[in-house]
Amino acid sequence: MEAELFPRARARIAPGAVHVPDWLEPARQRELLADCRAWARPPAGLRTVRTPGGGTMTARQVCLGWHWYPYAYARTVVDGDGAPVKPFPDRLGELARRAVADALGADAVADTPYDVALINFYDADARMGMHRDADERSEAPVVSLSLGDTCVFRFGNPETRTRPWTDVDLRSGDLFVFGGPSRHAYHGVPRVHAGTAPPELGLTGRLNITLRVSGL
Ligand SMILES: O=C(O)CCC(=O)C(=O)O
Ligand SMILES: [Fe+2]
Repeated sequence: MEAELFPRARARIAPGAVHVPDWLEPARQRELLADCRAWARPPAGLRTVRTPGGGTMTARQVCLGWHWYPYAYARTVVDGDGAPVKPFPDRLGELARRAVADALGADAVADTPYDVALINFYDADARMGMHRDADERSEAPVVSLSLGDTCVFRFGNPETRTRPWTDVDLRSGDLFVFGGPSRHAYHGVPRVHAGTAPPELGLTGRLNITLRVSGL
């Protein structure tokens, strides 16, 4: 990787929302990518998500633990092949707790275990509109890990889909955690920078792994 003139510093983007650059070392990124590739295989594999209005999401998705579809959770892929959702691995729960402790402090770690992973795959043209993660019944912080191409992550406010917001570049290995007063903030991905993934990772496109506590 190119040496940075100025190393990127961790930043508090909003109250309870923290960006930690380079949180996953390259070897961990490669392991997680290999895991994502296995999880993406059918049954209950990578799918195109249809929205109630008749549209489709451009980021393709696979879920672990609970299957998310617009706008609820189920134990089977009710809007796809109908298969049971793959289990949520303990190691992802451990990773989520470590991420929250690092980003927000040990006190912010939820008592209830993390039990949902949504893995989003973005090609160069994929985007995600401004939305809130609102289908969980837990206030536990959301943990987001990025692999591959850099994206622009737009982090807004809990009240409106519009400004004020902050645009943050999320690169391969970056961690973003949002909890507390930012747990219900609007956020989205307006842009992916194609061809910016670290070459040694071997990924064309971007993967985002979001870890949540369902409270279900
Ligand atoms: O891809 C990202 O960084 C955000 C994903 C997201 O907001 C979601 O899955 O709810
Ligand atoms: Fe989200």
